[in-house]
Amino acid sequence: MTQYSRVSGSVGLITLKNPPVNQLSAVVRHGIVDTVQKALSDPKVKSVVICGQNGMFCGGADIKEFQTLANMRGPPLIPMIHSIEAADKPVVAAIEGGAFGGGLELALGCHYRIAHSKAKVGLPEVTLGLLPAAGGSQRLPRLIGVPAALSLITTGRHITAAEALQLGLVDQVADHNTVDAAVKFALSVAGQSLDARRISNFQCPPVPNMDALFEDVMQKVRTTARGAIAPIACVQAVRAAATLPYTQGMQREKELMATLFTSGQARALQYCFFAQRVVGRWSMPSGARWDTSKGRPIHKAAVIGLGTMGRGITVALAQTGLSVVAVETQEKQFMEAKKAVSNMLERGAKRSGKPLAHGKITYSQSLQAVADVDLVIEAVFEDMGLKKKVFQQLSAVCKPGTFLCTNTSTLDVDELASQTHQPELVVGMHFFAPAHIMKLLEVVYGPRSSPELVAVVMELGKKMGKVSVAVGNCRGFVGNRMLKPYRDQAYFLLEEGATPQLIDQALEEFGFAMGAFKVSDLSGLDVGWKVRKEEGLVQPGGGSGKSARIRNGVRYSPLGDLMCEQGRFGQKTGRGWYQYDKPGSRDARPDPWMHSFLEEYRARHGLVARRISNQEVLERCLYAMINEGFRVLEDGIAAGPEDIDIIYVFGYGWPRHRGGPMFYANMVGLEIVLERLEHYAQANPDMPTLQPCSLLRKLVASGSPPVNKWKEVIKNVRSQL
Ligand SMILES: CCCCCCC/C=C/C(=O)SCCNC(=O)CCNC(=O)[C@H](O)C(C)(C)COP(=O)(O)OP(=O)(O)OC[C@H]1O[C@@H](n2cnc3c(N)ncnc32)[C@H](O)[C@@H]1OP(=O)(O)O
Repeated sequence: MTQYSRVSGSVGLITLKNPPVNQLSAVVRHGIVDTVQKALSDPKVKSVVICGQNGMFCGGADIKEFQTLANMRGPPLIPMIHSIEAADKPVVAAIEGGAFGGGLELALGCHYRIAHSKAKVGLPEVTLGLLPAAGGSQRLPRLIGVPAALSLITTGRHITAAEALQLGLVDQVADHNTVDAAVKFALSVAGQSLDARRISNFQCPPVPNMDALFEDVMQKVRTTARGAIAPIACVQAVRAAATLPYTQGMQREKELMATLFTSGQARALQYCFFAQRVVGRWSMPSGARWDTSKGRPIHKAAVIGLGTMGRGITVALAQTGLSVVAVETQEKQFMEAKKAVSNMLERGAKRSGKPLAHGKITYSQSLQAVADVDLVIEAVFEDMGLKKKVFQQLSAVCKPGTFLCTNTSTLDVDELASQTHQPELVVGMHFFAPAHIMKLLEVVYGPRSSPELVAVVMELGKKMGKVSVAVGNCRGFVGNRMLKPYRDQAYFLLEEGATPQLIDQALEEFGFAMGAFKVSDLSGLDVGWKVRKEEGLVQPGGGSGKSARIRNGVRYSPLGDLMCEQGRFGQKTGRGWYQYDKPGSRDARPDPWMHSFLEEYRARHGLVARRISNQEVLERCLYAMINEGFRVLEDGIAAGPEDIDIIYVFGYGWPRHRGGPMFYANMVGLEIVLERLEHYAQANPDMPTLQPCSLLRKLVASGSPPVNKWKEVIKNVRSQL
């Protein structure tokens, strides 16, 4: 786990060996303590280099050890790092690949740091609900100053070696063999005084108006944290570094970490870390899997339809370095799209510092231009008739073997596949707007989709920087299917006495980026209205009598339809569930009109408004969504709860520190979720989405196992279907 050798005559070389990322598991910590001791007591050794095997310095503490305190045996990190810093021989960290979390804290305990030019460093503990509690919160501000340390520690972002050099975080950047460079460096500094190299002896560089700086940062962090506690603790820890002597600062770091370490938020965030990796190991009901299905390379792709989604997809593809054919048949949209894509690419290049990808895109107004591409993504208007026609044309125009993908958000992927000569080469690629920014990609396979194609698309998603989740085909797939009962409950609560702001506030306090009604205003009320009209659900004027609030035997709220009849489509019209200064503006303000609109509506339907509590808003909206999540699992549409949770965290603004809806249900207690659903279902017999799903009952009957054990129960339920 830790290898020791003497190199170049007088340098003790310690190599961390713990695949996959040389994480600091107990045996590694043991190894470090032993080998450092060995090097320091060997008179032939004049200096020491610490490196990691396989081109990776260290990915930090072993996160798996955090799951149970019982795993936290072995030498603790803090004294281990202190003994390195206190050593009387220079210790140099040779950073290849990356130094993250405890890995960087180990490097900060060394007297010198040399990084490879492609290496990255960071303190991402905050993303795991923690803080850099192996001295990182105290050493980093002393080394690089309070403002830069605050930025790194509160965001957890990884920085390049070049940025680290500029900040003074590393002493040298090597272009070639970093270990060789570190050994050479170690030889050159042997015997030199280390007094000025021990960071814990440093004072933080002074900051003018320090109180104002911390107040300002704390304010910003509170706003962006949306209820997460770790970023706030990170600010408090850095403040301790700036105001207290090192030992007292370390004590403060320890106290703050003690609160975070056992918190539900840390559990949720660490669950998300592993869940994100679980979903990469996809499987299909046929048994096809990520490790047995091989894709083939895509060199040239096409996008059909250059509306908002098509433009974003074009940019996302071009930014991966692919050649892209962008097709739009309507002249006006074609001209606008070319300009918009070009602007988006320029902004992206500026943001990332990478070269412009313009040259990779060719534009065409004819579908014939896609004849030689390897993969097509259709992004035309959400209309089954239109999409079917496009797929028929694509099947005729494209070379055999071309993968055909649709960016539909709800429509039946299998029905589209059946329009083509090779239905096995069709899948859904459900992007989220804006497609070049949003991280989530739902990859929707049908019963005939080939595993090769799923492998290709999952890989392509990864290249585009997306978190791709493979899901089965059903209306709305996973994300939008679960969103429907959530939204429905929000509408029903309006009818029963709530206001849009009351509901949104409850959801935002829970941690959602935006409440249901603000989201509806942003995406446009007319989108759903069009779909409902096509489905024959809309009765002009909202209908009257009992039928007005019932469709196909289940409760229906015509509120959204009535809003649309008044031209209130949301932000785009300057009026929706909220009012806006002007069309397109984003600053939502409560609209007094809504009060009389709802009063008149309730009077017309004989509804008496009652007081709705935040708790009821959360229980009805979230438990209805979670209940649908259990149905999704029961139907085999998602492979496991991790898939659902990652979809919600990355695509729907679900607060990451609550771990996703299914993890949240587990945290609340499945028996409580079941009891509340039973309660609400009894009170609302015309809302079948509140009827507890049988999988939920089964899980409760099985003793409410933790989320990572659900798959066993799900397997049994599915085999009985
Ligand atoms: C009271 C106690 C006091 C203790 C004080 C402790 C203070 C220190 C805390 C920490 O250090 S917390 C950990 C901080 N480090 C991180 O957050 C880094 C996490 N890892 C990553 O960001 C990435 O893995 C990477 C290092 C950038 C590499 O990315 P890459 O894309 O190359 O690989 P992945 O697929 O992400 O990971 C491969 C494999 O490795 C597992 N893994 C990664 N990091 C860790 C880790 N720190 N601990 C345990 N396991 C780790 C990851 O889960 C993957 O495994 P599989 O899931 O595929 O089996």
